[in-house]
Amino acid sequence: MVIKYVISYGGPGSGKGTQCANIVQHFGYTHLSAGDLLRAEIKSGSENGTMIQNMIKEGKIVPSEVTIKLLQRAMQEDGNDKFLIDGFPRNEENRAAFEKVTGMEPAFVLFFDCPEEEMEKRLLSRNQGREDDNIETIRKRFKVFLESSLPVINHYDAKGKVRKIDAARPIEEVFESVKAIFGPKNEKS
Ligand SMILES: Nc1ncnc2c1ncn2[C@@H]1O[C@H](COP(=O)(O)OP(=O)(O)O)[C@@H](O)[C@H]1O
Ligand SMILES: Nc1ccn([C@H]2C[C@H](O)[C@@H](COP(=O)(O)OP(=O)(O)O)O2)c(=O)n1
Ligand SMILES: [Mg+2]
Repeated sequence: MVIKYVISYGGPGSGKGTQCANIVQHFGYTHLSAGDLLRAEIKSGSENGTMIQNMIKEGKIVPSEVTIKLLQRAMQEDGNDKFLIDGFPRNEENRAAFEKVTGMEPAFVLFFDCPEEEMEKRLLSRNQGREDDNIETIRKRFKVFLESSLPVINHYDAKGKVRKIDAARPIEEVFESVKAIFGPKNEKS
């Protein structure tokens, strides 16, 4: 089976998870959120749980080997051939390690581009009880995004793989742009 993946990329609160849920409905991809997988790992009481929890609270990026194992396990268990990987890769180390381990590159990268003020507003009203949605951790996450995550987009941009979307608009309008990128031929019948 030939497996294909698309990356959902953007700053914290840009709307990655929201748009991924729509894409799943419309285009039949399996959504894999690296953040959700890491939070599930904390809850499961695994030996890495405390380390992951501390890093997330500090807005830091968990070592690649941990996140990649969770992604690979989820991909194998699911059995779909189309994956939407959300919130990963978040730094160059994530990207290079995943490509090395899987031998695969993404079909394309959706880049949800959104100003910090808007992302901050959304995160502060997200109400999912997340330990990292407080102003102190949010500021740290923005810094990590600029310093560590933006280089990833530059890498994919040089390969012509980035599809940039203005994510500051209402959810439905953003999804119209997303649909135009996936194209009618990929819609579920
Ligand atoms: N286009 C949008 N306009 C307004 N609010 C949005 C939009 N997209 C998402 N949201 C809201 O903002 C918050 C963060 O969205 P989410 O999808 O969790 O972002 P991310 O996964 O990028 O952190 C959620 O409460 C969500 O409902
Ligand atoms: N590739 C990843 C993805 C997330 N994490 C950690 C660090 C991030 O701040 C948290 C939360 O990620 P998540 O994608 O759920 O956050 P947002 O949807 O962008 O708000 O998880 C990570 O260490 N490595
Ligand atoms: Mg998210």
